[in-house]
Amino acid sequence: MGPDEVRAIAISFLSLSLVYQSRIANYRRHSTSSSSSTNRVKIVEVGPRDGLQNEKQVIPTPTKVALINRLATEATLSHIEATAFVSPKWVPQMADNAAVLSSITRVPGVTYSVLTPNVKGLEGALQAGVGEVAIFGAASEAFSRKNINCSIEESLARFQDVMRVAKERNVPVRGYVSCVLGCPYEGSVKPEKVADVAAKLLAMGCHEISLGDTIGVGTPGAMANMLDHVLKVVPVHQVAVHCHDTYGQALANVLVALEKGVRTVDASVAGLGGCPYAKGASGNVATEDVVYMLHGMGYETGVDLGNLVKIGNWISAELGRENGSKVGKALAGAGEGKSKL
Ligand SMILES: CC(C)(COP(=O)([O-])OP(=O)([O-])OC[C@H]1O[C@@H](n2cnc3c(N)ncnc32)[C@H](O)[C@@H]1OP(=O)([O-])[O-])[C@@H](O)C(=O)NCCC(=O)NCCSC(=O)C[C@@](C)(O)CC(=O)[O-]
Repeated sequence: MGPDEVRAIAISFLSLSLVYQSRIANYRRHSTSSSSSTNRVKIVEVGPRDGLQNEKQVIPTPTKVALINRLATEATLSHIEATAFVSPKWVPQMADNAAVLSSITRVPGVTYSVLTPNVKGLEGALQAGVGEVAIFGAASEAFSRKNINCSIEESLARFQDVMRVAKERNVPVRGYVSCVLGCPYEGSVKPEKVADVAAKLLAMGCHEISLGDTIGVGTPGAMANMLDHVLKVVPVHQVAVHCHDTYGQALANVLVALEKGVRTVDASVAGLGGCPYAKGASGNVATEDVVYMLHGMGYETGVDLGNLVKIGNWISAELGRENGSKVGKALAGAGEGKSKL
C-alpha cells in the first residue's frame, strides 16, 4: 500500500469518527434534556420500513442501507424502523431484511428497530443483531386477518411467544395497534376496542404503544376521543401516534396528540409509504412536516431539518416519486439547508 492510499484511509477513518463523535454529542445533549423536559418530542422514523414496504419496484438493498445511514448520521434521527422480518411472500419488498440490518453502519445511541410478527421473524432479527423489535396487532378483526392472517385473539397469543423470547434476550418490544380510527374493511372502529388491545399489549410488556391511523381517515375530534379512551389504560409517556395522511388530517391529528401530552410521533421521510393490506392508504405524515411544526412550536426533536430535507428529496428522486412533504418541497425551493427551524 502506497503513502497516498494510507493517507486516504486515515482521512476516511478520521471523518467517520468525527461524524460519530458529533452524533454522540448531539444524542447526549438531547437525552439529558429529554427525561425531564416535556418540550422534547421523540420522532420514530418509519420511512425505511413503512415508507418502502409498499413500493412495487424492487428497491436495491444499497439504496435502503444508504437511506438508513443518512437518516442516522445526517438527519441525526435517533429512532429508525429499518425493515420488517415478515414473510417475503406477503411483503416481497422486505425480503432483504437481514442484508439491510447487517449492512447498515450502526451509530451509537441510535435505535434500529424492525417488525416481527412471530417468533420466526424475531429469530431472524436477533441473528441480524437487532436492537428493538415491534409486534403489530389491530383493533379490527378483518384487518388483523388480512394483514397477519389470524384473529386479534390469536395474534395476541402469538405475540406472547415473541415477548417471551425477546425478554430472554433483553430486547425491548414496541406494540402497534392498527386501524385505531377506521378500518378499510370494517369502517368505524370503537375506541374501547383500541384501548382494550393497547392495554393487552402493555400488560404483555411492550414499552411503547403506537396507535396507527392506518388509512388516515381520522379527524382531530376522533383522535381526541380515541386518545381519551387509551390514556385511561396506557400512561401517556408510553403512547406514540402513527398517522397516515390519506385525507390530509395527519398533522392536525399529531397536534391533538401533543395537546393530550403524547411525546412520541412516528413519521416517514418525504411522506413515503402506504400499507399493502390497506388499499389506497397514502404514506405516513412526512417527518419534515412534523419536525418543522414542532420546532416552530418550540419543541426539541434533535433532528437536523435541513439535512432531512436533502434526504427526502434524494430518496424521492431515487424512487421516481414526487416528494410527499410540503416542507421538503418548500425548503428545497428556498435552498435546502437554509432553514434552521
Ligand atoms: C404473519 C405472517 C407471517 C403469517 O402468515 P402465514 O402464511 O399465516 O404464516 P405461516 O406461519 O403459515 O407460514 C407460511 C410461510 O411463511 C413463512 N414465514 C412465517 N413467518 C415468517 C417470517 N416472520 N419471516 C419469514 N417467513 C415467515 C413460513 O416459514 C412459511 O413458509 P413456507 O413453508 O410456505 O415456505 C404473514 O401474514 C406476514 O408476514 N404478514 C406481514 C404483513 C405485513 O408486513 N404488513 C405490513 C406491516 S403492518 C402495517 O403496515 C401497519 C403499521 C405497523 O405500519 C401500523 C399502521 O400503519 O397502522
